[in-house]
Amino acid sequence: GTLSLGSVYAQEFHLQPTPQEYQAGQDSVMVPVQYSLQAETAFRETPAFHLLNTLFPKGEGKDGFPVYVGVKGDKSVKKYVRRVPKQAEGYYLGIEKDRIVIVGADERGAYYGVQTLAQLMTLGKLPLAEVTDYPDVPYRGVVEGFYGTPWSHEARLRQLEFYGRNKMNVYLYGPKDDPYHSTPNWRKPYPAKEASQLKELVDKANENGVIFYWAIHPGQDIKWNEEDRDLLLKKFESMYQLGVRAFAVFFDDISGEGTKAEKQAELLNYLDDHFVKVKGDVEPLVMCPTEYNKSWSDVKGGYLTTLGDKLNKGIQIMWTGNRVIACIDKESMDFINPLLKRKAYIWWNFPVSDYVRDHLLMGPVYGNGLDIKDDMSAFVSNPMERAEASKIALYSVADYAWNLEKYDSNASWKRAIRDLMPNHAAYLETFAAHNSDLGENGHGFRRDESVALQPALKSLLAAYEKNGEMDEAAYKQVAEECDKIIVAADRLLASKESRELIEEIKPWLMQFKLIGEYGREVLKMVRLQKQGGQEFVAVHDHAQALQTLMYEVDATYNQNPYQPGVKSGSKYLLPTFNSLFETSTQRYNKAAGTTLDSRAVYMPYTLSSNVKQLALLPMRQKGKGGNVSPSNEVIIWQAGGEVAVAMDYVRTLESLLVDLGTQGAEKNFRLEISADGVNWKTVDLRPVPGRTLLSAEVSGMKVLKIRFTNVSGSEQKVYFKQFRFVEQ
Ligand SMILES: CNC(=O)C[C@@H]1[C@H](O)[C@H](O)[C@@H](CO)N1CCCc1ccc(F)cc1
Repeated sequence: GTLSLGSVYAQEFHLQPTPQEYQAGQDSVMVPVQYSLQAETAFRETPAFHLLNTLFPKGEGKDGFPVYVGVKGDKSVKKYVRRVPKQAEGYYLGIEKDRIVIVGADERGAYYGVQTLAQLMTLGKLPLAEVTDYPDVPYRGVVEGFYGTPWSHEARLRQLEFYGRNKMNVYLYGPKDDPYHSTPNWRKPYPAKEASQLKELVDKANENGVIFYWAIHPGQDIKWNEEDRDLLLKKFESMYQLGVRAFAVFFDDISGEGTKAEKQAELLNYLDDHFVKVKGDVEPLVMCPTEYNKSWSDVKGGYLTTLGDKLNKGIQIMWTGNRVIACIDKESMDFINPLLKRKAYIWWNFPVSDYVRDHLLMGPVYGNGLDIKDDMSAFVSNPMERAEASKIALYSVADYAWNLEKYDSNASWKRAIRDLMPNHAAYLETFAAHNSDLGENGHGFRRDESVALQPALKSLLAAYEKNGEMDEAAYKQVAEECDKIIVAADRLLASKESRELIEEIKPWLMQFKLIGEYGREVLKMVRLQKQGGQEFVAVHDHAQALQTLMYEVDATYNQNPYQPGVKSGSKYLLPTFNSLFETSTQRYNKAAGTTLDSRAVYMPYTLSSNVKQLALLPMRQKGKGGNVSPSNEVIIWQAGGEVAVAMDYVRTLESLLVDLGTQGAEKNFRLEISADGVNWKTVDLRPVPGRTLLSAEVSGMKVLKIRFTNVSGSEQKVYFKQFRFVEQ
C-alpha cells in the first residue's frame, strides 16, 4: 500500500517490504542534520547503530535530534515497550515532532526499524508516522544453489547489502559448481584466497543483518563411515574459523548410497549434537532432502517420513513444492508438513534459469499462495546466475515473504524495477515486460510475457491473417511499442547507472533492440503489402537483414553447452512479427508473382538429399552449430545417395560428428567439404573407439557445402542417429 502522505509528497511512496501496519499524518519534520543517540552502550556494537550512524548528514552530537533506540528490556526505550510486536524481528518506529523512537523485539528488529527509517529519510522530510511491523515468515532470502557460473565475490557483496535493505535475513551459499562445496573437494578446506573472500562475505552479511549459511553437498560420494563424518565435521570447523555460524547440508541431485534417509538423518543428528549444540552460537541446521519435491517423492517408500521422524526437531528441511520448479500453495504445504513433522523450509526455484539459460526471467513474482504465512519456516529464492538481473525477482520475494496478505505482484514488480534503476525505470520496465517467459522447457514452468501488449498483438495478427484486415488501433499500439523498445534498448545500453546490470544483460538488450527494429519493418511490410507498392521489396529485405542480425546475436553470445544463445520477446512479440513477416511476404509474392523468401525464422543452414527418408528431416541451428534431427527408423540409403548441407555464406568449421548406428560405416560412406560449392575435398572419418560414432577432422576448414555419400556401390541399411557440426 502507499504511505498516505497526501500533499506532503508528490510521488507514490511505499515502504519495502510492505509493513504490517503504519499510520502517517499530514505533518512532517525536516530531516535532522544531526542526531543524539539515546540507547544502551551495547547498542553501539550492533549493525543497527552502524546503519543509523550513516543517516544524518552531521552524524551524532549531544544537541542533535533525539533518537531513542533499543530492544525490548532496554531502559532507554522502556516507555515504548508496549508498542513492540511480539513476533521475532518485529519493531516499532515512531517519528514525533521532537524525537524518533525505534524499538526492536530483538536486535535484528531494531536493525529493520533503522532500515525503515532510512527509507523514510529519502523522502527529504520525515512524516510524523508510526510503523508497527514484523515478518510473516521467519527466514527470508536467497539460496545461491544454481548450476552454472557461481556469482562473483563483488556480486555477492552487493547482494548482501540488497538483502539488508529488503529485510531478507538469510543467504545460503551453495553454488552447485563450486568444487569445495560439492563432490569431491567438499572434504578439503578452501584455498587461502577463497577462504578470505568467504570471511569477508560473513562479515558483510553480519553488517546487513543477514545470516550467512555455508552449505555442503557431499551426497554424491560420501561414505557412511567415521572417516567421512569426521572430514565433514572438520570442514565445518574450518568454516567456523572463518566466522560462519550457520550451516546446511544439501542432498539434492545425487544418486547411490548418499540418498539413504536413515544415514542422512543419522549424520545430521550427529552434526547437530556434536557441533551445533556444542558450539552454542550456531543457527539450527538446514538440510535439503534428496526427495525435495512431490513429483520426485515416493511417500510409501518412507524417505520423507524417515526424515520427519528421525531428524532432530530443530533441523530445517527444504522443499521446492509439487515439482522441481513450482509455485507454492496451501495444498503443497498441506502435503509436505505432516510428512516432515515440521514447517517446510521453502526453496523456491525462481528466478533460477539454469535450465533455460538463453532466457532472462525479469517478470513479476506471482503464483505463490497468499494464505500460507503460517505454513513455512522459510521462503528462499534460487536466483539466476546473473546476480543483478535477479534483483527484480528478489525484491518481490522479500516483499512477499515479509507480508503475504498485502502482497501485490504487479505493484511490487514496478517498485523493484524503480529500486534497481531509479533513473531508467521506464526503460527497464519496457525491457523486463518482454523478457519474462522461459520458453519451452523440460519442467513445463512458464511465465506470462508482454502482458500489456498481448491484446494488441493478438488482434493485429488475427485481423490480418484471417482476412487481410488492419486493426488500426492495435497497429498503432504495436508501432508505438516498437519505438519504445528501440529507445529503451539504446538508453539502457548507454546507461551509466547500474553498469554491472547492463553488462550482464547486454546481449539481451542488443537482441531486444533488433526485435524492436524488426517489428517496425514488419509493420511497414503489412501496410505496404495491402497497398501493393513496390517498396515492399526493400522493406522485406531490410527485415531479412534484421533476422540475420538477430541470428548472429543468438549464435554469438551466451554460448553455454545447455541452452546457448540470446532469446528475447520469445512468447508473443517475436512470434507475432515472424507470422506477419511470413504472411505479408506470401501475399505479396502471390499478388506480384515474385518469389521473395518468406521464411521468418532465420536459418543459415539448408539441408538437401536424394535419399527419400532424409530429404524431409528438419535442420536445426543450435548455438554456433547445426544438426540434422536424428531419424529413429532404418534408412534405406541407395548406392550413390547423398545428404548435403549448404551454408548461407562461407563459415569455418570446428568439428563434425556422424553416427549411423553401425560399425564400419566409414568404409561405405564418404564425407566431402567444399568452400565454393564447386571443388570438393574428402575428409577422413575416424571411428570413436567402441562406438558407432564417426568424427571428422574439419577444424579450421572453410565450408560453404558439406556432402555425405554412400560410395559402397550398393544399398545400405543404416540408422541416421547424428549428423552435427560446430563452427569455430
Ligand atoms: C532443491 N534443489 C534443486 O532444485 C536442485 C537443482 C539446482 O538447484 C538447480 O538450480 C535447480 C533448478 O534447475 N534444481 C534442478 C534439478 C534439475 C534436475 C533435473 C533432472 C535431473 F535428473 C536432475 C536434476
